[in-house]
Amino acid sequence: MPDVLDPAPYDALLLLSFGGPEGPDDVVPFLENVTRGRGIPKERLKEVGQHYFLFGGVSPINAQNRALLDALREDFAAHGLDLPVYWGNRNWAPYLTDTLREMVADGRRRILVLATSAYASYSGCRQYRENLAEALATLEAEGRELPRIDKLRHYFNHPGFIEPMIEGVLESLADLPEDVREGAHLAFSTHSIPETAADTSGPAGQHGDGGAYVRQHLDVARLIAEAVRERTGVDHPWRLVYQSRSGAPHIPWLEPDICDHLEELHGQGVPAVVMAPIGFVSDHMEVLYDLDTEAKAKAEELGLPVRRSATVGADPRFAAAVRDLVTERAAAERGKKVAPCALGALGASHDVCPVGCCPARAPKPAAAGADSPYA
Ligand SMILES: CC1=C(CCC(=O)O)c2cc3nc(cc4[nH]c(cc5[nH]c(cc1n2)c(C)c5CCC(=O)O)c(CCC(=O)O)c4C)C(CCC(=O)O)=C3C
Ligand SMILES: [Fe+2]
Repeated sequence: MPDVLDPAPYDALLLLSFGGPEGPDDVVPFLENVTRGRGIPKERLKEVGQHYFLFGGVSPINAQNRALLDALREDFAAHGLDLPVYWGNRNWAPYLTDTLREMVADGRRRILVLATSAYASYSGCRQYRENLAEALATLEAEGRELPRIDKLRHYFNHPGFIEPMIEGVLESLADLPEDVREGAHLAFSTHSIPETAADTSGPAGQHGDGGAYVRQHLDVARLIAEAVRERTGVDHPWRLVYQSRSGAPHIPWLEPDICDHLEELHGQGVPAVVMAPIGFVSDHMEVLYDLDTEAKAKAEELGLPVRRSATVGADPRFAAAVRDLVTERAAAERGKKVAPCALGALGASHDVCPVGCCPARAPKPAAAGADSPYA
């Protein structure tokens, strides 16, 4: 008999994700949803559309989320955690508002949210909270009773998120030709964001110098690099680099770009590189296009052997980590003392985003935080 885990006061988990097109006809409307009011140049949109068309207009993200849903339900059932799991997206079906309406119709009153972004930032946290507030406003206008919504803390430093990535890097190193393996560099890659967005990421006390966004990624990179050194006996040099820049060229975004970094390493005589996409929870289009297509083409042109390590995806250790995060938060809500599980130098992230966390350029209401206009 598995131990029975107590999800109370929560009565449902909502997997909240980005969403992506499922065929060629979806690509343009999807991009319109993503970029509404974001001021992204037309040229960039055309270019990103081509990335999707190259893959038949299908983003990998929905299949990844379906696999994660299965993994979560399987893990919860195997461990006696009786908590239904729902799925809603910001930019494509199943849309968040529709899922939330369904949850309310099913009688769910206390909802816990798992966002498919592990780190603090406007794009990875607050924007999802704004989407939750918009969905609640819609349900309110429809005269429905509103559920209370909380969001799980950032899980970038949870061992169930880190360990599969360590294993992925070890596998990529092992896959490199033996004569270049020992000298290989590790390039930990994440989504570039505007420097101002990075500097204001996380709670106000963490602003400046790249903010919580850069600090959290550096901690993950260091944790993985140290584990790789312990397990291989080789100290592979590493750096945090960026990819998938958009927006106007005169606005500074986090650098260096992965392709420039590969060029620089090649110029220094580095014999091989493992690209580790630590900023992405699963194989998003940014991983399949910006790394597996574009960066690999650059490496090929340079004659530089590269490998791209696995993302966490639906790894059972990640599903177990989510179970741990849910029961930890539920216990805390019940007023129990809990020791949150986290690796690295930063400690466990806050449960509730404080006022001033990851501010938007144009302030909008955001749910599931200290400044939420909802209960
Ligand atoms: C930090 C971050 C994450 C990680 C956190 C998280 O996972 O949420 C993320 C995820 C994702 N971003 C995605 C797609 C896009 N992001 C765009 C635009 C932007 N992203 C930004 C940041 C991030 N984005 C930013 C600062 C912009 C500029 C415009 C703005 O300020 O809003 C655009 C517009 C075109 C372009 O400019 O590239 C697209 C199509 C997909 C789906 C991929 C798939 O289909 O597999 C996913 C998971
Ligand atoms: Fe994005």
